[in-house]
Amino acid sequence: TPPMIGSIPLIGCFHKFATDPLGLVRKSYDKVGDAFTLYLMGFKMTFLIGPEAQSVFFRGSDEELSPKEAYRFVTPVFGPGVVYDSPTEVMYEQLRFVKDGLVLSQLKKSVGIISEETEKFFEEKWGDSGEVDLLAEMNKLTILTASRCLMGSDINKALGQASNLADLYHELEEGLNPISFFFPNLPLPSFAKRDAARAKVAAIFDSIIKARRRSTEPRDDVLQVLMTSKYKDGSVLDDEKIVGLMIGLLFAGQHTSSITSTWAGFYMFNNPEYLEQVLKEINDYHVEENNGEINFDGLRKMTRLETIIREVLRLHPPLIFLMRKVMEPITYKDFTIPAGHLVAVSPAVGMRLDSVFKNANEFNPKRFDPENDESKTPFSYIAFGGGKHGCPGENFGILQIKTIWSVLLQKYDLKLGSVPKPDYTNLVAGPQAPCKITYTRKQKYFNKYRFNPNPSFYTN
Ligand code: HEM
Repeated sequence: TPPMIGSIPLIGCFHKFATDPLGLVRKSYDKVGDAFTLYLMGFKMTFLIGPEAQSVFFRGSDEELSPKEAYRFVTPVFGPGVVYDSPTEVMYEQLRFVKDGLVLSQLKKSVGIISEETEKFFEEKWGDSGEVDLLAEMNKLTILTASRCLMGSDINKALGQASNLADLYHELEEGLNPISFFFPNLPLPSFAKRDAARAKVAAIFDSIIKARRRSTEPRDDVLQVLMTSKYKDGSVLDDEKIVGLMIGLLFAGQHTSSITSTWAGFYMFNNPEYLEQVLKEINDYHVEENNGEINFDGLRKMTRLETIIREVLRLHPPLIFLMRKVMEPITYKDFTIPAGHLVAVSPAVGMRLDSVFKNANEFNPKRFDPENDESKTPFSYIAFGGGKHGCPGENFGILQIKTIWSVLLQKYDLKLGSVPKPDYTNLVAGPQAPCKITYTRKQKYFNKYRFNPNPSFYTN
């Protein structure tokens, strides 16, 4: 078996893991190599770090390495019988429905919706100038854009009478923390809030589905794909499962995207040479070619913004640990990892190895330029996971972040402070709050590419 870290009886290294999980994983890697086991309050969690070890994780079959068994703790949020809480074949089929809903044709339609919602958001909430917490704003905005892409305008009508979806999602998220991974049903206030928030969100989504079943209006969004998808035996998803999948999809996509948007802003504004390139892309592909209108082809051409997003995700992947439960013993090098262990990869540690990415702690979007792409080694770039459970929302997430920044940079001059420190207390890791920024509406709606060579113009 791989070397074991944590010698205190019963507790192992749980206390270190709870306070500085990434520090512990990185130190263990430096000390004992690319495979090791952390002993955590009775759980044995074997980490595989670096592309070669990570490939074992991503290439393993679900029968050997089960995501279902590792991710059961999300069931209080997603609901019973949804994805990881369903039999394997059913899980595959549900994931297929999700992938069908996120195909390219669906994405193309999303761009108009996202830019419209984004414009409206800033118009209504920001005004001419002010100070805001960028992360909080990105959270509110992404839940609007993502929920509209998934459920069409029905969500706006339903939210007219309901409480704030972003707040409810925040309570759901607070109920998914490192403790919930080990003990998801302890009688904690955060878990009670999580359950109450889930019931409210489910009621909103359920009312949308019921109203849609009564209506004859043609629909064309992810919800419609789920409502009309059929299992191989010809049966359809019941409303409870559709609600669960919608909650799960929004959950998977919302915080990951809003956190990444926030990091992208801080890195761009602290590295003005990259900001300049993005402003030029906005000018060339949206302003000059399309009169300011943001469309799918223009976004696709924004390769510098894309490499910035990928680099930000390399430095700060929102999912810092991906896990499976070992069902049948697997081998790696001279080690056997026995059934019963949890096995994990850490995008946050694995993508910061100098042996994989040159000067791995440096922000350098150029490392993804085609001529010197450092992410070619299989399973080296794992911000979106990989293999059969790789993220089906990758393109959607990137498109959403690109659209938001294309609108924001056209409309406002911003000032951001230095890059915040990461906060690893939640399962989805983001920048430490608050992420204050100031903004002033541009005099003219970005009618000409403009860059100020003085770096202090962009930072507080
Ligand atoms: C920046 C944005 C995003 C990041 C960094 C991200 C990251 C990830 C990662 C690392 C995984 C793999 C988990 C594992 O192997 O255990 C994953 C899976 C998944 N993601 Fe994303 N994601 C993002 C956006 C989205 C969006 C927008 C959606 C949907 C609208 C989405 C839906 C999913 C789903 C359904 C899975 C499970 C796939 C499976 O188990 O087969 N994600 N994501």
